[in-house]
Amino acid sequence: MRRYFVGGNWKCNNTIAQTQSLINTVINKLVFDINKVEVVVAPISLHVPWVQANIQKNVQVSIQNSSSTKMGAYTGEISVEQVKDLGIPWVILGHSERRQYNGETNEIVGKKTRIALDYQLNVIACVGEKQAERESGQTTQVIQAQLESIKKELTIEQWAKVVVAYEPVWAIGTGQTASPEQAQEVHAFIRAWLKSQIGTQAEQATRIIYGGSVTEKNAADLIKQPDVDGFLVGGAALKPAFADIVAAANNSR
Ligand SMILES: O=C(CO)COP(=O)(O)O
Repeated sequence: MRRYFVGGNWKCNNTIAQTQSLINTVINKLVFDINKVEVVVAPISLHVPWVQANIQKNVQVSIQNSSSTKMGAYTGEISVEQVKDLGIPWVILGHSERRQYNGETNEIVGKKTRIALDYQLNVIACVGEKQAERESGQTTQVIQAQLESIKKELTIEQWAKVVVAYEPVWAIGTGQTASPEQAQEVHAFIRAWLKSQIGTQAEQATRIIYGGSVTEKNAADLIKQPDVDGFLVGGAALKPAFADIVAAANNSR
């Protein structure tokens, strides 16, 4: 049985005082069974050392992006050696906001994924279609191309450290959640792709999580879908609602 995965992507939100308050009032009060649910939070990089030092032991920390290069003359970047060096176990890569505002192409996301895995980090790899792509019937093609550029860079064994996050761009921050059926349809497509392109082991073990306007109200229905293995939560991860979302996963089976 796959362990559920619930990630809180805090994006570029929170002063340090707000991060401290979120940790103290919500994250450190989360109660869940670590054999059933893996919980990861992703603050801005500047806050990560404080969060690592102050977070409860059952919650892991992620950064929101890392470089496609090793350490060197790359002003403003954070390289995977530095992430590894601080003992940060996870990195989110290919988020649609990075693709949209920072020009990250499928190829760049593939390269970043490989270098992160070469340094034994765990990767939350984000894929998802835009509204217009869905409307023109291109959802699966878009996702397939995003997955293929990651596949090109990885060995079969490296997939064991990848969580795939399906985040339809039209659902992010809009309040327009994918319905459980819409989410399941794409998750099942991704799982079938894993089986045919990577192998049965990856098909069975890879967590495929959903992101896009997940709240305490829709989490329980989404998690009932057979191929929804958890969530990547944005807005609701900054609030007490995150505890209800973790509870929805924890109570689901
Ligand atoms: O982008 C997301 C998580 O990475 C989802 O954001 P929202 O939950 O705010 O829609």
